[in-house]
Amino acid sequence: MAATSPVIMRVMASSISTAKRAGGIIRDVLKKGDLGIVDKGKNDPQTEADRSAQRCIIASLANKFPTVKIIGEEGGSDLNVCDDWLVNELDEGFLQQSCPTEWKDVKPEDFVIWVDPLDGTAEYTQGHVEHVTVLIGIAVKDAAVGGIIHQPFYKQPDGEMGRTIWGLKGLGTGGFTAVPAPAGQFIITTTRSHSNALHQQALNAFASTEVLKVGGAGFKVLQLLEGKAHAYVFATPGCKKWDTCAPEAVLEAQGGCLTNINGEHYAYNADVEHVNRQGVLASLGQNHAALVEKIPAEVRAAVGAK
Ligand SMILES: Nc1ncnc2c1ncn2[C@@H]1O[C@H](COP(=O)(O)O)[C@@H](OP(=O)(O)O)[C@H]1O
Ligand SMILES: [Mg+2]
Ligand SMILES: [Mg+2]
Ligand SMILES: [Mg+2]
Repeated sequence: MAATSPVIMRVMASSISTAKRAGGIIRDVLKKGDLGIVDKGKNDPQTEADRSAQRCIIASLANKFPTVKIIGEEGGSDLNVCDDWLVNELDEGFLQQSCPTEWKDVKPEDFVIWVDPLDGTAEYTQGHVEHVTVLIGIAVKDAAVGGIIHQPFYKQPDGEMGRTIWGLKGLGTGGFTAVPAPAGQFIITTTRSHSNALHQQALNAFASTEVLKVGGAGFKVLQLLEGKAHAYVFATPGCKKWDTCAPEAVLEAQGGCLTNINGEHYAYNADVEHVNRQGVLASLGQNHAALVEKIPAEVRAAVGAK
């Protein structure tokens, strides 16, 4: 089965297994207690968990798919990893499903895999571990098509740690139960560590009943998927293609929408600028275009400026 499955199905199945292994590494680093924090910039920490999880993910995927372009948040990594970090398994449950016709013949050179080995690093260092996710996004040419969002610190009912959510456009989603957000309210989920005056002005333009401030693009999109919030608003540059590729694919495979604050999709080919200059607006079960209209033109002009 595995050897004959289309490349996209094998990339997804391998990414599911690899994200779980990376989640284990992230838990282990925290357990050992020495986070090895390095500041990459203002409010932009990197830890030993980010570095090690990225090495595990990129080494494993590059070993299995040597001709696929892989871009990771933490830059060029040493891919000479121990066998324990080299994941060979493909998630069998995922491979049982049939590949959507539109992706059957995609060639390895048409893919870009965007890796955020640890999304929500600031929150990880501050003990808000439930906000942490591992993100592996699969783009075909410009479009975010497939995604894995793994939560290393999610406690399953049987006590097992971690859960893995996936989405593939044309196939659907798995690993969670979709819940509609409550009617009669408008709950926004947004950053807790990268706000500024312009972003606040955009938030104020929505008649929200509640604003949830949480870490990570992955966790905020999970809040949309599980009905905890109606919209994810981030009206400032700062997050990058590896933050949004997987969340966009999963959200849109569920019928939602993730765009910049002008309502346009980002492109995810290998040559794009990494920063999402025009912010992020994501929603599920809403009139997305109407949400775009709510953001003041002044904010849109400022955020759109190069
Ligand atoms: N001003 C900024 N500078 C650096 N990174 C930023 C940023 N704004 C957002 N990000 C990145 O976007 C992701 C989501 O941010 P937030 O939690 O604030 O919504 C985080 O990813 P990482 O934790 O993977 O670095 C965060 O670092
Ligand atoms: Mg980071
Ligand atoms: Mg991130
Ligand atoms: Mg990260």
